[in-house]
Amino acid sequence: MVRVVVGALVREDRVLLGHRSARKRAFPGVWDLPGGVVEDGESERQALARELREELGVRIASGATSHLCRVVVRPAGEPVELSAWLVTGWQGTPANLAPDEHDEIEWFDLVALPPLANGLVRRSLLRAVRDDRADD
Ligand SMILES: Nc1nc2c([nH]c(=O)n2[C@H]2C[C@H](O)[C@@H](COP(=O)(O)OP(=O)(O)OP(=O)(O)O)O2)c(=O)[nH]1
Repeated sequence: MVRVVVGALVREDRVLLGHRSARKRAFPGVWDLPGGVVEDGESERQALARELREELGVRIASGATSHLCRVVVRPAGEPVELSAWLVTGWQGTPANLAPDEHDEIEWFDLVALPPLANGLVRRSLLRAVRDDRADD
């Protein structure tokens, strides 16, 4: 099965989303989390680090990821395993380096999150951030 890994960069109650370009086969014009396909021989964390470097130009800080959820989706008939991660530390300022993927990227307040390509990912993200605040 194709495996896709996506990452939610979260800082100061805001999350970075990408707006899927009109050319995408699945979910054109919808907000999503940056990410992409896990390549052969890669771990999920390695794929996440590579995708965020390629798409945003950021380097994930060590120990700054935690897993959010895993879900099987069928955007075009064939099943895809989507795995979402929370990323709370990184080096570099995110820039939209892959305009074919996202026609824009934007920071959103977590309290005003738009619908995402996947509802479970959205709910897991909001729950994780809420639980994290409760720990403070
Ligand atoms: N990147 C990303 N993909 C998502 C999210 N939610 C979700 O269901 N997906 C699905 C859509 C795609 O079927 C698959 C991978 O999307 P992708 O856009 O990164 O990969 P791709 O280039 O092969 O996609 P495509 O052009 O064929 O639509 O995961 C999300 O939040 N981010």
